[in-house]
Amino acid sequence: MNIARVIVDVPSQNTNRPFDYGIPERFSGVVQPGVRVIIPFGPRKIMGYVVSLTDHSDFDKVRDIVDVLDLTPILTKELLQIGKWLSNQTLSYYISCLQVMLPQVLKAKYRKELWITTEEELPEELEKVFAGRDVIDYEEFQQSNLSYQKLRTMIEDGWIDVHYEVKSRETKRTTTMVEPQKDAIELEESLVDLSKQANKQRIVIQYFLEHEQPVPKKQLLQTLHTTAATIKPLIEKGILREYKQEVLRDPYGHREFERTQPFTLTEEQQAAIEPVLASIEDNSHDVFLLHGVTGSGKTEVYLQSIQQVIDRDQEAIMLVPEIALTPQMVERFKGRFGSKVAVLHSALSAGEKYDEWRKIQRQEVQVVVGARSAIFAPFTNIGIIIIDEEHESSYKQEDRTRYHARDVAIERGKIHTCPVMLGSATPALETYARAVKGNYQLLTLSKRMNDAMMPKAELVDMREELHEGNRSMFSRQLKENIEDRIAKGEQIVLFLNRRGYATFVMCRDCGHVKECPHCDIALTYHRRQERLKCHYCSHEEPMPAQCPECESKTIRYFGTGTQKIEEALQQLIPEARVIRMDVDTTRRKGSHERLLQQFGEKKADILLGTQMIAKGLDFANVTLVGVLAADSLLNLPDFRASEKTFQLLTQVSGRAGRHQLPGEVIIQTYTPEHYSIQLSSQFNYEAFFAEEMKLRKAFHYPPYYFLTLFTVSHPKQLKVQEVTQKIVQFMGQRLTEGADVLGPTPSALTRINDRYRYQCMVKYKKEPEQRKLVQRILHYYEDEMKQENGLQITVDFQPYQLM
Ligand SMILES: Nc1ncnc2c1ncn2[C@@H]1O[C@H](COP(=O)(O)OP(=O)(O)OP(=O)(O)O)[C@@H](O)[C@H]1O
Ligand SMILES: [Zn+2]
Ligand SMILES: [Zn+2]
Repeated sequence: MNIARVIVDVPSQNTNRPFDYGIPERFSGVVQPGVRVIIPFGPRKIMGYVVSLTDHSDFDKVRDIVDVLDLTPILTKELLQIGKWLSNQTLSYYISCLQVMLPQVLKAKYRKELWITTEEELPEELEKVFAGRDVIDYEEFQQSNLSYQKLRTMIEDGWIDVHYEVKSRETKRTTTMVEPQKDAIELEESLVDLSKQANKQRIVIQYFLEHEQPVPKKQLLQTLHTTAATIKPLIEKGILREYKQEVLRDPYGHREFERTQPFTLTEEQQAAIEPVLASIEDNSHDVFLLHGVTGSGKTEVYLQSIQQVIDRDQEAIMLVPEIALTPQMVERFKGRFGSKVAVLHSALSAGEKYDEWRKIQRQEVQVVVGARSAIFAPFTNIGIIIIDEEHESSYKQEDRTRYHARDVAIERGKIHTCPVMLGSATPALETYARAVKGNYQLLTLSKRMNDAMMPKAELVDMREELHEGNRSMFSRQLKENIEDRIAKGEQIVLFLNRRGYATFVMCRDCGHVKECPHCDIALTYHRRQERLKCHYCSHEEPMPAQCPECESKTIRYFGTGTQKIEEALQQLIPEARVIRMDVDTTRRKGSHERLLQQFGEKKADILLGTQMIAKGLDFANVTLVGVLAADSLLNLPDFRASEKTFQLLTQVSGRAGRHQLPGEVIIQTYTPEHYSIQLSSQFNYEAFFAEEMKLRKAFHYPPYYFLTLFTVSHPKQLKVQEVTQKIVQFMGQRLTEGADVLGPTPSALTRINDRYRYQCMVKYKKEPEQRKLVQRILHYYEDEMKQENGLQITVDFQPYQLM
């Protein structure tokens, strides 16, 4: 095995395969699959990932590896395999797929250090390099002639540790530990030797007679009510010793989590969890869909499934949407599993993320709770993968490697032969369709916990409000109800859907929204040209001066924000104490947490917010949920608009009346007759599913059809049009008759950063040749795509962002 096959850090079509490199004697044993190496590539030296070893190369001349960056693999064999699979799935470069699985710190050029973590004497040659220091730069080691093999053994034996210098040295926290240097008998002896005055020292030694484990110095001093001066002579006499230990940055370290005990499951929960537990026991790969109404106790089913996995000494990945990764959520997992849990989400600093990742890699934890990228947690013995709120589109990565975490979960589940559980009150249509077909096993929780009823939901027709002379954002009914709850000391969640504003056109009188005649999708308003356009086909029309339905002149595009609403609210109900939660008020670290805590402590009557407050919140005192404009999402230029609206309304409504107090929901809308609004107010997922499936079938959308979205961009509009046109032609001529190839169409965001964007959408059922065709297109334009600020073609085989 003297040849390493290396994926080089040059993202391009020509380099998208392993290259062979010789392994110099010095690195043998250290170079293994999953480590990064420095290799010569053309005239340069670059980084690469070793993916396999072999003892034979087809090339006569093979250059040698210059250096090794990792002494232990940072990617497991399984993740290397996943990277390969991902690259095939998404047609991204293999190198990008490997990079996407790693924390930022390992991708950028951070300085690396070697830390001595032992008090033992180092072997002579190593001692020479360290020369009495505890920490050296990795470079110093590289420049020495020491064997990598030796260093690796030292690392594996826990004598030396590799650290990434993330920022300044101060970011790394160390703590001084104290432990006895002698066994119990010797400690007893030293007690006798102590002078009579040394009372304090006596207490310290007695302490260690009872506790032989190392203890943080600070804690020791506090416990014994003494000072460092007491300890010092004991160290000098060689009775105790102290040493520094790095404390991994623990973002939740300052918090105490109250330990929770498992609940006795309800009958429904029991029935749902049984097949999952069986699958864990049998080590079999099944995909479950846990469809449970809001407040039905899905989380408890997750927790107890994970417990089973922990008891079997296996590991669990728990994905939650970024936005739902609230302190409340973290608390539930930390509360049950304590320090066995690592948490990964985007609010952590690069260093914190790396530390959490390292806990996983070193197998110091058995559970990871995290957002999308936690699906790549480097566990080696996974017993279950759970995705909560599986319908969330944030599970889909939208740049570079366009993967969906759900697909990765299922692929890893296959490899580890373990169950995957998808959970939601409102599963994605694709997922539910698979469950109905029997591809996934459907588990249902139809009832709320503690016999709590689903809240009573009412629709308020805002057109009528307008006709009755109420021009404010709040219907009279909502206002009365808010006042009523405040009087009773109960709490209110007010939800404003901010996404989707200012793009669609609606009549304030009759609620009519201009839609594309060919696509059943709202037209997008283009302000400069005063025109309405469809982003799927090429249809466009002028902005109407009056409503085509009722001839009212109040037809216009929509726009508002949380701040405006807060002001309006203060005028309307001056006594209301409001907490506003949106991007602006939660920008500072920890503010999200703080605001929710304040609300939980009843320091406000109303929590007003955007998407951020729709999910996962479980406050017993919330009895009223108000949705300010239910329609805003409905009119996005997206075939999933109805589905998203249904999901969001269901989620938000689900925040009310989750415990003893009954809940009520008021949904303000301009289109109360829309099936998605009607059915969400009835909490009827099945009926919504049936209705929406009919439309998807009629208009050739998923899950009946697959989509491929090409997005082409370039500074020159003509160029973009021309290339997109060519793609449309190329695909149209080669795909089967069953495929619809649509375009070229300007993207909803037609110009970003002075680049024009056009798209081509393919709808198809089965096109085995498609990937090859796409590869040919990408290959054909490769040179043009390499140029700076040149042509860009992205292909998404599972598009969620259609703009
Ligand atoms: N078996 C049980 N016995 C008693 N209480 C339970 C049980 N299971 C869950 N609960 C409690 O019921 C409440 C609702 O459960 P949970 O928040 O898990 O619901 P959910 O289905 O995840 O809801 P959502 O989808 O709205 O987030 C929680 O406060 C939870 O602690
Ligand atoms: Zn009208
Ligand atoms: Zn159209």
